Amino acid sequence: MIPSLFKSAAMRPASARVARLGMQVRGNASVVSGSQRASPLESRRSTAPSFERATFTIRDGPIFHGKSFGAKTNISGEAVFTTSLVGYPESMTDPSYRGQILVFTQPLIGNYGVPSSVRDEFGLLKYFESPNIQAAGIVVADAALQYSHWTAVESLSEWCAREGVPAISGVDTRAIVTYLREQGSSLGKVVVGEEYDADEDEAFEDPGNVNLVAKVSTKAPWHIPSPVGDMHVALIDCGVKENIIRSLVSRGVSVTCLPYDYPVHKIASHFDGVFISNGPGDPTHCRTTSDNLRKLMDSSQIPIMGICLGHQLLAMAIGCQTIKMKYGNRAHNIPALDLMTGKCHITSQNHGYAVDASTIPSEFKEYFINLNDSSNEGMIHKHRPIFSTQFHPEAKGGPLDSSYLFDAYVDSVKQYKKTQSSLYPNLANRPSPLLVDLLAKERVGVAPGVPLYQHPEPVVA
Ligand SMILES: NC(=O)CC[C@H](N)C(=O)O
Repeated sequence: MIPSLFKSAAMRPASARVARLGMQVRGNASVVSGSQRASPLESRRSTAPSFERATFTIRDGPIFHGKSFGAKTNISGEAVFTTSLVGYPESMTDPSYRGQILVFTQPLIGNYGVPSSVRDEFGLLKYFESPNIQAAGIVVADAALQYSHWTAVESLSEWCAREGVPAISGVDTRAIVTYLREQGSSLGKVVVGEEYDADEDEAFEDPGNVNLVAKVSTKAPWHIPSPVGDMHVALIDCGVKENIIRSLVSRGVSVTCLPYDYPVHKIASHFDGVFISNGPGDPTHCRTTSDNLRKLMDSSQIPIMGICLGHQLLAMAIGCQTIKMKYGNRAHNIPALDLMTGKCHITSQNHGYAVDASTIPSEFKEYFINLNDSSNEGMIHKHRPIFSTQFHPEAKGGPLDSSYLFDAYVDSVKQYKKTQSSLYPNLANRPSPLLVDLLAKERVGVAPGVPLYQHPEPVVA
C-alpha cells in the first residue's frame, strides 16, 4: 500500500518506494538477493563455472545482489531498460547505448549466443551494429550459459568478459524496471566481487555530462562504395549503426562517413544527399553539428534524412527544443502513426531524448507520432526533400515496417542527382581522389592523395 502521506511517487522516500516493490529494506538502502536464483539452463549444466558475486546499485535507490557473468570490472552509467525480446548482439553494439547500463526485461538473455565478426558483401559487419560492445554494462534476470545458434561462436558471458564489459544476472529485473519507470532513468553502478558498501560509495559517473558522440564518431572521413549504383551521400557519423550504412549501400548509394562536427555544408555540392546518423547522449552536446546543418539547409537544396539523434540534431538546426524523457523508449515494438497516410508502423527505438513537437517551425510538419506516449516520432519539410525519424527504419533485429523510408530518401537523392547533373555537368562522375583532397582541404585528418580507408578496424578497449 502507498502510505497516504505521500501523494505521488516522486514525493515518497526511496525506502517507501522500495518496500512497495517488494524488496528488503536495510537502513536507507534496499537489498534484493538473487544469489539463490539459478536459471534452469544453469542448473542443467554439469560443469557450471563458479561466478563471483556482483551488485547493481541505483543512485539513491535499491541495491540488487546477483552474480557477475562478464568482465570483473566496476562501472557506472545511466541505467536504462529495453523491452526487446531479441537482438541483444545488435543492441549491445549500438553506439547509441554508449555510457548506459542496459537492463533487459526479457528474462532469459544469451540463449542464442553471440555471432562472429564476419562481414557481408559490402564489408559491413553482418551481425553487429559496430565492432565492439558499446553498452557500459548489462543487467539480466537469467543469463543462459548454454547457447545454440548456427551463427554463434561464443557465449554472452565470454563475449562480455573478452570485451571488458561487466554483466550481472540473478537479479529481479521486474523490480528494477518498475523502479526506473517510477523514478525515471537513473544513474547506476555494477560492482563485481567485493562486498558493496553503500557508505563508501564512489561517485556515480553521469554520462549525460559528456559529449559521447565525440567518442563514437569516426575520427577521419572514410568511404564505402556501393557496387550497385552511382549515387553518393555524405553521412554525418554520430555513432552510426552498420545497418544504416547497409540500407544505403544496398540501394545503390556510396557513403562517405564524416566526423560528427565536419563542416558538411562546405562540401555538400559534391554529394547527392546528406544523412545524419543515430548516436548517444544529449543532443545539445552537438551544437556544432546542428549549426552546420542550419548552414547546409540555408545554402543548398540537397536531400537530407536523419535518424534518432540525427532527427534531434536536424530539429535543433531549425530551432526546435529537445527534452529529456522520463525513461525513454527502448523496444522493438513501438507503434508510430504516419500522419501523412494514417498508417501505424511498429518500430524499433532506443532513445532517452525527444523533440518537443510544439517547437517545430511552420516550414516543417510533424511526420510521425508515438501511439503509446504521443511523443514526436519525426518531421518532414513541407516542400523540400528533408525528413527525419525518431525511430529506426533500418532496425536490425526488426521490425522492417518502416524500411520504405530509405526508398523514399534514395528516390529523392536520385532525383536531386539527375537535376544537379543537368545543371552542372562538370560535377558528374567526380573521381574519389578529388574527394580525398577536398576533405583534406576542409579539415585536417585526411592527407591529400591518400585513399580513404574502407572501414574502421575494431577498437580494442
Ligand atoms: N538512438 C539514438 O540515436 C539515441 C539518440 C539520443 N542519444 C537519445 O537518447 O535520445
